[in-house]
Amino acid sequence: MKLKTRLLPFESANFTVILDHNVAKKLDVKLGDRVIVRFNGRSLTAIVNTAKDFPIDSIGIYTNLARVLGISEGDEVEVEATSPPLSLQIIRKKLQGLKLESDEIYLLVKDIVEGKLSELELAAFVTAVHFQGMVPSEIYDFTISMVNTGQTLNLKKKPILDKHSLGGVPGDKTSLLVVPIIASLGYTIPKTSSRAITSAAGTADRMEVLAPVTFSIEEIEEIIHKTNGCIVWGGSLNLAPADDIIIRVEYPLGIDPFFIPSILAKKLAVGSTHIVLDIPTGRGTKVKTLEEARRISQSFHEIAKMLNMNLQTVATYAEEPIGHAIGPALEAREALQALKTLNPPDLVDKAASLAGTLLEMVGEKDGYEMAIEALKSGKAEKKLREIIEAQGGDPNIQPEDITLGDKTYTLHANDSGFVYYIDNSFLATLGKTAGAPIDKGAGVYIHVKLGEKVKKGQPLITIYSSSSAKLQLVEKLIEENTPILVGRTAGRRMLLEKIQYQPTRLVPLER
Ligand SMILES: O=P(O)(O)OC[C@H]1O[C@H](OP(=O)(O)O)[C@H](O)[C@@H]1O
Ligand SMILES: Nc1ccnc(=O)[nH]1
Repeated sequence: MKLKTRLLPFESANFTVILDHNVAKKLDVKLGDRVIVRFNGRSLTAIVNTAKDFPIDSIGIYTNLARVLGISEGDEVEVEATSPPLSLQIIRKKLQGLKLESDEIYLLVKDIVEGKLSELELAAFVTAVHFQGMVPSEIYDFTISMVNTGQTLNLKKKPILDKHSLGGVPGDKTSLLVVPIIASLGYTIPKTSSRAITSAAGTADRMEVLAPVTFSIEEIEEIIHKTNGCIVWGGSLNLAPADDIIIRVEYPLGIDPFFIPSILAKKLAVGSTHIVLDIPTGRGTKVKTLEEARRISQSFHEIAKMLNMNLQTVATYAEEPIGHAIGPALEAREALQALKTLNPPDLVDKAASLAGTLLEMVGEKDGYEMAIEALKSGKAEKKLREIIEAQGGDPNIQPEDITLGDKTYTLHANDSGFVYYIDNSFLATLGKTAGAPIDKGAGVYIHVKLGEKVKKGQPLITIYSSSSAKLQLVEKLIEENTPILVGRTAGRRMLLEKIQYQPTRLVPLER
């Protein structure tokens, strides 16, 4: 059937079209079925949404579909019903707890990249993997398939250093320091990051406060040629493009069962030769204990060995947020301050430890001291400014130029004493409820760290948002729950809380 296109200003993870009820009936498709859309010798499978009283000579086209097929308003397209993709059967197989074969995984990843699966179907798959897990061969096949369904970066200058975190600890802006430290010492570091998965900001969200993060492969090569490094969004690059589509489904669910393929595929796609992999370990994060961190490290190594990758995993302290700032703008500001002042100390120590580990992997001695020297001398700050400029941002940006949410709420200490508990996961929830990471200025500033002495009435945390309604939701959450506990004595406090039974209360998702 031939239909005229109406461009609709919406994006979706898959390709979506809108048809009038009667047109859908004529095509013999229902809500959620698939159609093939053909235009100018190219075609795509799209998922049908139906509407009442939509013009019967037209088809509503979402922006991402229009972009890929090069469709403009009023173009004529050919539309025809098609059957569900084979990969749906593969999802069913995983739901039954069965192991997937290489060719099945490739087909599934290809269908994900080609937008053939709806978010609902993808969510079922992500949830199945969350509960069923994957065996090493599946993780390996997933990683390879994610790379082979995208483009790759072929940098000539070796070695290629890289750093990646499993994520999960709030406020982890470490990459914004590690990349310039390494690049300032003459090494190549093509850092691609994802956006937030479980937290209030991912590195791509943080960097976007300072400069654009969306580039083509050719543009990335140019940025790296100029500066030795980059900090860009993996999802924009068509490097392992399945990754970002999966992350969009994982984000609202607050789960991350694909972390190994997600991370290793990105590293493989840029040709990294030496990788330091950070496993933040602590309460309220993805990895709660050192034992768990060691187990995850084993799995990473098993896959890295199959891929011939040189990997060093490190477990890092994550019992509380890194630094004080949580949320894209607050974190970008804190990273700039840290490059200038070497404060806060935990952030600087973490960045120097990771950069130092990488430097020693390529044969340098005293990597930690080298990294600290790159910070002290101002070389690392200068390098970040070069990278910001090469990515199209303002190289002279100062911490105080960064705009934060104009609505704030501060929680004060009810009592004097010592901070003995900080709830990582609840702080991430507060940041997200305030609007982060989409609202770049939204987030949480924690005024105190574990073990610090506080006086009654002293501010504990300040929440930023650009929305009063969101801030009210935050206040409500804080009425029901405490993100920071203060006790009268220094050191150990055994009683954390007398927990009230609340029959109607929903238990937050385990992350
Ligand atoms: O905390 P959540 O949102 O789960 O994890 C996602 C974050 O972890 C990784 O950090 P990096 O790129 O090594 O800095 C990802 O790229 C992303 O920025
Ligand atoms: N699943 C992931 C966790 C952390 N970083 C990523 O890029 N992906």
